[in-house]
Order: sequence, then structure tokens, then C-alpha cells
Amino acid sequence: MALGSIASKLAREIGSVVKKAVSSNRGWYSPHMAAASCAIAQRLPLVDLIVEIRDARIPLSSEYELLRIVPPPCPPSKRIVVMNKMDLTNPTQIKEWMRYFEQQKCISYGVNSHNKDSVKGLLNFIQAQARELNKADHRFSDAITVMLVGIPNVGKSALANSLHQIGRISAAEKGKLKHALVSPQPGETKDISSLKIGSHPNIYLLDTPGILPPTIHDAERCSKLALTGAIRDSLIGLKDLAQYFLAILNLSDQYEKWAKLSTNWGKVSILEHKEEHSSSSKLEMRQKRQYLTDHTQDFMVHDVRRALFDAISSFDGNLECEDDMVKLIEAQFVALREAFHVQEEIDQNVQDKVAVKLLNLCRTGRLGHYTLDPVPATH
Ligand SMILES: Nc1nc2c(ncn2[C@@H]2O[C@H](COP(=O)(O)OP(=O)(O)OP(=O)(O)O)[C@@H](O)[C@H]2O)c(=O)[nH]1
Repeated sequence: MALGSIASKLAREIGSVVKKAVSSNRGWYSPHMAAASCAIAQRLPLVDLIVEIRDARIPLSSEYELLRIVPPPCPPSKRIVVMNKMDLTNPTQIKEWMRYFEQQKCISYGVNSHNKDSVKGLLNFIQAQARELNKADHRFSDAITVMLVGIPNVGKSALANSLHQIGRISAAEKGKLKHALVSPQPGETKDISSLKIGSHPNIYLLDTPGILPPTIHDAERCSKLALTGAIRDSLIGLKDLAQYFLAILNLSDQYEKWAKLSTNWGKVSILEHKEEHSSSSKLEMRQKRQYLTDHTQDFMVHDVRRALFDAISSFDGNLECEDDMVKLIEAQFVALREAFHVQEEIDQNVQDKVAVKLLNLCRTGRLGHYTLDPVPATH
């Protein structure tokens, strides 16, 4: 899905807010990031393999710019681009991206670090690269050092933990399992840590803190980084970011998949009503209630999808017209307040509360899978 011009415009506007926040010294480039940049830059030329982790939703915007400073005779075989969070991206578009990387003679791989089989595949891939290095140069026979680098929150630590866990089991290693810190907040990894991920040859993985450049000139890129969680929400207006996501959703065909929810999916209240009047045994009723408690989140997701579908499908404006898009988004906010059970009378920051909940669903892939960067045209 190429972002529509309206979504791009919103992205640029939100990006400007982020940039302003940075220039007023509340930016993402903290002192620890500056210190980590130096430490990583010093080590980069010394490691045997550089694995650059990108967010599969933004294969271009999540580029790790620090790599541009690695001195030239760095052979391309020394670098791999790994696109993580494949479970959150658009499968068709990511295939186009993989083709693009191949055309650019860039070694790339897609992974979901929450999926064991997927991580096993990546581990085999890294081990094969390590064996190639070993074959080409026997200096590498003792140990190979792999450095995981990337911008904040792309899943470096999650991946490092999974590779360490799986690598140890297959190498029958003993001793304590190490754990890199994983968090939904960007910038939580503060130090470089080493985890063993393979034997024969021994492979050591360095997990590093996420780094962004001190300034990003492209406002649209800032918004994409914010939406995917690489930049803290506290730097941005939550409502702005949620509006940007809604514009993306409204211009995609994702919502069409939720059409059946509009008519077929029973509301919790209907189920409860049926419970009262059915002749079910008490046990069945208890089981149903248990089911409802366990699936509150699922019901909420359904309510949200239905609210969004109903708003878009009953809207008769032109989504390519900015004013119309803004009207639709405002209507969606009202509908979402109800779907998320945010109470107007009590809550002061109703819109922010709706925005936080919406962004949470968006970032966990429950409102569709998107690739926000279009593949560059090749000639
Ligand atoms: N859906 C999904 N979430 C993931 C995946 N990999 C990591 N995450 C989540 O992404 C968030 C960030 O993961 P981290 O491993 O802490 O990211 P990081 O790159 O080390 O972050 P920094 O400390 O900022 O450098 C966490 O909430 C992870 O659970 C993935 O493949 N899919």
C-alpha cells in the first residue's frame, strides 16, 4: 500500500511536531545514545559480521545510519539486513522489499522474533554466513563475533534472547541463560552485552543500544518512526499519531475484511441477554461467563473493528479530500470512545485515552498489517 497523499501530508505535519520537540531539547538523542554511538562506532570495524535489524513495517525509514561511517573496505558479505516484526507487516509488500534488497546485492532476511521456527531459520542463516567466513579465512576458526545493530525498539534484544536460547540448546551448552532487556519502550537497552549463539565455530552475539541520528530532516520519516514505536510517544501528540494511523487505515482496504463483523458478530450484551433467557444449565452459563472474562480483549478488538468499519462504510465523503478525511477521523474518534468504554464525563483526556488504546492495537497488529515505506523505483 503506498501511502495516500493525505496520509503523507498528515505524516509530514506530525513529523514537524516531533522535530520541534527535538529542537526544544526533549528529543530522542539522549546522552546515553550519544555515548553508545561512540562505543558502537569503535567496535564496528572489529566485528566479523554486522546484522542490521530493521522494522519490517518501515524497511527504509528504519535504516541504521551509523553504518554509513564504517570505513570502506567493509565487504558486503560482512553485513546482513534482517527485517524483524514480519508478523506485523504486509506480506505482499515485504516480498517486494526482499526482491528490492536482492537487486541491490544486499543480503537480507525476514524474521519474527516471537516465533521459534522463524528464529531457528535466522540462526541457521547466520551460522551459514559464519561458516562462509571461516572457509574464506581461517582467522575465524576460533570465534566469530556478530554485532546486532539497529534503531530503537526494532526488537534487537528480543531477537538476541531467542537466538541465544535456541543456539544454546542446539549446541547442548550448559550454564546460565543470559537475558537482554526487552521492553515496548524505545531506548531501554543501555549497554552492549554479549550472548553465545553457536559452537563450531563459536559465535558470540553483541546486542547493542538502539541508535537514531541526532537530527532527521524528513518529517514523514519521523512520523513513521513514531507510529512504529522507535520514538517515544511522549514526544508527540498522541491524538495526532492516532489520526495518522486512521488516515492510513482509511486509505487501505484493510477495513473491508471486517465487513462481516458489522452484521454477524454478536455483541457481549446480546450474549448476556441470551444467557438470561436460555434454558442452559448453570454450568454452561458459568462456562460462558468465564469465556467472556478471558476474551474481553478479543471482544474489544471486535468492537473497535466494527466501529471503524461502520464509520468508513457509512461515510459518503471523498477520502482524497483532506477536509472529508478529517471529518471521518473525528467521527471515528467518537465511535472509538464507545468501543473502548472511555467515559466522557469522568475522563479529562478522553481523546488521548482513545488514542493510546488505538495505538496499542495498531502496534500489536490487531488492526491490520501495513508496510509504510513504498519500495523505491528501480531503473
Ligand atoms: N510483534 C512483534 N513484536 C516484537 C518482535 N520483536 C520484538 N518485538 C517487540 O518489540 C518491542 C521492542 O523489543 P526490544 O527487543 O526491546 O527492542 P530493541 O531493539 O532491543 O530496543 P532498544 O532497547 O530501544 O534498542 C518489545 O515489546 C518486543 O516484545 C516481533 O518479531 N514481532
